[in-house]
Amino acid sequence: MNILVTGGAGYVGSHAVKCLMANGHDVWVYDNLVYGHKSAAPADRLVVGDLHESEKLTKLLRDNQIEAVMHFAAYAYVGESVTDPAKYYQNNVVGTLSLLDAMRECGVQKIVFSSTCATYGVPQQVPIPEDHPQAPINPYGYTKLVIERAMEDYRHAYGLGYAALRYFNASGAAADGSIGEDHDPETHLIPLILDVALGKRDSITVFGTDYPTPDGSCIRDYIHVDDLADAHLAALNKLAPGKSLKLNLGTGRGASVKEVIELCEEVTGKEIATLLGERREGDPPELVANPKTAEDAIGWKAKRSMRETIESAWAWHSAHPDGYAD
Ligand SMILES: NC(=O)c1ccc[n+]([C@@H]2O[C@H](COP(=O)([O-])OP(=O)(O)OC[C@H]3O[C@@H](n4cnc5c(N)ncnc54)[C@H](O)[C@@H]3O)[C@@H](O)[C@H]2O)c1
Ligand SMILES: O=c1ccn([C@@H]2O[C@H](COP(=O)(O)OP(=O)(O)O[C@H]3O[C@H](CO)[C@@H](O)[C@H](O)[C@H]3O)[C@@H](O)[C@H]2O)c(=O)[nH]1
Repeated sequence: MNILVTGGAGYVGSHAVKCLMANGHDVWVYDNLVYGHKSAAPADRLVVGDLHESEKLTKLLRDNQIEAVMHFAAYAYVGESVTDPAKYYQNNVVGTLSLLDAMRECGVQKIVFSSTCATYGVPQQVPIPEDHPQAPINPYGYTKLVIERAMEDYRHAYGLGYAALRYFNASGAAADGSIGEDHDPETHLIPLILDVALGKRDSITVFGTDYPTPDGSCIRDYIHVDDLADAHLAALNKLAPGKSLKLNLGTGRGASVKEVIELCEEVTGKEIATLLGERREGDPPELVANPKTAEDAIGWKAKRSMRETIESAWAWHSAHPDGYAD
C-alpha cells in the first residue's frame, strides 16, 4: 500500500516506518522535525511539513496516491499540556482535524491513530479493558480523546475507517540498533535510568514511594516499540472504510519503577544511584493493559520480554550516548 506516516521521524513513528518498509509498503514520512530527527527517517522518503499546512498535505496525498495514513504526529509531554494546554489543543486537535480534512478531500479512508492509555485517567479496574470509562486527568489525554471521538463521527458520517491504538508505555529500540529513543527534553523513565548508567546523570528519582502497590512505586506496562510497530501493521491489514478498531496496546504485565531500576542494573551491570522522591502530579498508581481484545481483533500480541526491551534500549543508548546528535 501507499502509506503516509505523520510524525515518522519521531520515536514510535520511525519504528513503524521501518516495519512498514520491511513489509513491502511504499511509505512517505511527513514531519515538521520540531521533535523528530532527520536521520531517523529514510532521506528519500521524508517530506518536512506541518499538519496545519493543508495544501502541502493534500498535494502529498494526491501525488502519491496515498491509501492509508498512520498518524503519530503530536505533542506528548503530559506536564507541559497542563501548563500550556493551548499548544496541545492547537497541535493535537486542530492539526489532526486538518489532516482528516485533507484525507477527506483526497478520498483517503483509512487512518491508524496513536492514542494513549492516558485517555482512561485513573483506572477503576486493572488490567484495563477497552470499554473502561475514558476520563483523562490532563489536557494531553483529552486531546487524544477528542480525536477518538472525531474519528468516530467521521466514520459515521463519511465512512472513515480508523484504528485508535491506545498505547501503554512505549520502550526499547530497534533490534538492529539503527534507531531508538531520543526525546529532548527526555522525561521517560527507562532512558533517564540509562543516562545514569552512562554517567550522563547523577541519579534517578523514584516519583512516589507510598502508592498502593507492593513496593510503593508506580506500576506501568512497558511495551517494546517494535511490538507497537507490528500492531500498527496488523491493525492496518484489518482496516476497512466505515469500520473502527479501538485497541489497548500493552503486554498485560506491569512493572514498578523500582523493578525497572533493578532490571536496568542487571542489564547494564552498573549500579544506578537512586533517590526516593515525592509523587509526580497526575501519575495514576497503576496502568496495565488487558491485551485480549487486540489479540482477538487483529491477531497480535506483544512478543518481546521486559528484559529484551531494556537490552535493546541499552544497546541503542550506549552506542548513541548523544542520541541522533542532529
Ligand atoms: N512514547 C509513548 O510512550 C507514547 C505512549 C502513548 C501514546 N503516544 C503517542 O504516540 C505518538 C508518538 O509518540 P513519540 O513518543 O514517538 O513522540 P515523538 O515526539 O518522538 O514523535 C512525534 C513526532 O511528530 C512530529 N510532529 C509533532 N507535531 C507535528 C506537526 N504539527 N506536524 C508535523 N509533525 C509533527 C514531531 O516532530 C515528532 O517527530 C504521539 O502521538 C504520542 O502522543 C506515545
Ligand atoms: O524520573 C522519573 C521518571 C518517571 N518516573 C515514573 O516512571 C513511570 C513512567 O513514567 P514515564 O516514562 O514518564 O511515562 P508515563 O508518565 O507513564 O507516560 C508515558 O506513557 C503514557 C501512557 O502510559 C503516554 O500517554 C505518555 O505519552 C508517555 O509519556 C511513572 O510512574 C513515573 O512516575 C519516575 O519515577 N522517575
